[in-house]
Amino acid sequence: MSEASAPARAPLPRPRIYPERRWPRSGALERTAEAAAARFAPAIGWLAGRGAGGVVERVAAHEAELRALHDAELRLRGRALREALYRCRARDPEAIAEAFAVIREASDRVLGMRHFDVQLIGGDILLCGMVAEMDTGEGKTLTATLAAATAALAGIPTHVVTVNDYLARRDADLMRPLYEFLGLRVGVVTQEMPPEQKAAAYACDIAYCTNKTLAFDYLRDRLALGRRSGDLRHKLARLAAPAAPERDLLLRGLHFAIVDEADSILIDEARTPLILSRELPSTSEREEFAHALALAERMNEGRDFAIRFDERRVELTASGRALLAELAQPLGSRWRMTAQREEWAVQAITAMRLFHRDEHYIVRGGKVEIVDEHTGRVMADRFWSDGLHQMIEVKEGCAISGVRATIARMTYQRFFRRYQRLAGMTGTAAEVAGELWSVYRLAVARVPTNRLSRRELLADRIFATEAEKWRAVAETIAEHHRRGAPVLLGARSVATSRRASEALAAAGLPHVVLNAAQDAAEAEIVAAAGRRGRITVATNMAGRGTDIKLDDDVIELGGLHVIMSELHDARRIDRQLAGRCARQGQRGSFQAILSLEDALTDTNALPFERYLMYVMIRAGWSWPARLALRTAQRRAERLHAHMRHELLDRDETLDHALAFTGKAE
Ligand SMILES: Nc1ncnc2c1ncn2[C@@H]1O[C@H](COP(=O)(O)OP(=O)(O)OP(=O)(O)O)[C@@H](O)[C@H]1O
Repeated sequence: MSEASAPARAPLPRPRIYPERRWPRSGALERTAEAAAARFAPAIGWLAGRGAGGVVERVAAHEAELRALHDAELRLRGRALREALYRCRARDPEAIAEAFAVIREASDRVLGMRHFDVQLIGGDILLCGMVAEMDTGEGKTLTATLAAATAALAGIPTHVVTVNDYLARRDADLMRPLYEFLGLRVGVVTQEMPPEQKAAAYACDIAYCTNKTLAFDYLRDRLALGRRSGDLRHKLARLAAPAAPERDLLLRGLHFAIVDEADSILIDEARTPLILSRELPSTSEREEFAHALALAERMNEGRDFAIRFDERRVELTASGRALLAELAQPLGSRWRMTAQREEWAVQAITAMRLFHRDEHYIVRGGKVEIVDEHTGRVMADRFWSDGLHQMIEVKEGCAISGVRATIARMTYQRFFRRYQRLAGMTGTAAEVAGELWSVYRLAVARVPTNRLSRRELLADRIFATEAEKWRAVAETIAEHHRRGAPVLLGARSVATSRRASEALAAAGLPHVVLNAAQDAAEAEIVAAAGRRGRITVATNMAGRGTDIKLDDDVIELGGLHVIMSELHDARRIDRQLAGRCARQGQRGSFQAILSLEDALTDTNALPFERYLMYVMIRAGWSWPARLALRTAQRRAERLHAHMRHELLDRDETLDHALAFTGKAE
């Protein structure tokens, strides 16, 4: 091509200030179309996943040449790719393949880990803005580096989102040598950091952070940008002083996010609204709350109020209202206002009947601290809203904290779909593919495993009562323990893990219990669960993302045996627990040992179903019970999907009791 005919290079476009995606509110027609599209979401993902297969050959084409390069030359190759990637916004398959090849080669040299072919497929899926469904243990942390580094080389600020600060730091530290080799800066944002440090970390090419910190920082930025004028005020300020540093903002906009444990963050956590709040000076409601608790003691379930256990809601009946009015007569003037009186009563009944010490919260240092039921983790900065937290403080005889006032509020659903490009990875997404599509426009593509799975799935065992179940669990564990094989017992809640521990102690089995611990210790305990003869009881989400390495002789004993002691509200979570064993083609086995008295049956099976199951089991037939339990699980899944849908719809309203809260800067 002669110089005269060569097209002039277009100047590189200036990046937008604080970009994010606007998500138009859809009308009824669009919603119907969306619902139909959601049905085909798995097919869309499948097709997209097939398309991603080509990346392996394209990357392989660069392999021999890159291998022959010196480190310095390889570095230069990475830098040379920046412009091509910038121009195509990391979308051109050829440019992506070359970048992947460089990253793979660099990783081999600096980390001693060469991305497997299936990880290249996973990386490509992420870069396309989809959810890569990769089995547990397939190396999602390493897979994410392909997409993160390629996007970062293209100049796209990238957020790698994990579930807790410990994992964010660990993953960033593990992968840092690779990113630095490629000339990329990596930052870690943790909750407790001061704003300047956070902004510096977000200013890096790649920032590792948690969903919660990220979403709250975004909320703070929205406040700083001004609620009404949106981007405008900021843009004007930038026009006036383009070189001025973005002083008051933490993030640089929502460009690209790779969400680890995507189903947990995008689906499970989506049931909880995020509320940015500030504590108001302590109120003098202690006395009123104490009255409310005393009144609630005198009211009868059924006659005066009904409890919707599945929705965690209390409703007063007409007779309850009348009784309340009567009982409240001798109390102060505030008790004469019907709405106020009834709100206090409902909160008092809720505090007494629906929230239990050492299950939903613990009392530590004179404070009520919420326990995440799934992980068993104490969430010191979470508060129940609308006076419920204070009601529980009074119930427990703690000092009453100030009521919190909402400053800003949003859901994870609305937050994550504002990303210009969003991607996720998880071992379990197929069951929620429709929802991921309709809420986030995320297709799910399955990545094949690197080695064939050798997980042995043993038939469920179902018992009529909990006591029988724990006996069977202890017997099974004792058998494995005698052989020296390690066992991981998954518990659905902190309370279950306690009962499990009691059963094991009664059988004289030494074990470690993991609940309400902090992240680092949690990861350590879970990581050690593969040692010879080890018995670990853990809430199911605890230590998620932690690799369980098996002792060599343990592999010969059949690997890790995982027992599930209760069905979860979603099949996905059962699968995650099963995924704790037999990782990377190793040996391992999984079995569910259940009872009809488990929490799922309690809230999701009808009384006659429970009775029928009981009769069948006593008659020695367990398959109808198995069927009925799975039906109850489907019911729970549908209920939760409905709740998330409602929450998204009513994002602006304030009628949810449980809220994450963060302090305004
Ligand atoms: N390409 C590779 N070469 C060598 N080792 C690898 C490779 N990819 C991953 N690994 C190793 O495999 C193990 C599992 O990786 P990782 O913990 O990232 O898996 P995961 O998919 O995130 O699992 P989980 O779903 O449980 O979080 C780690 O020890 C990691 O170092």
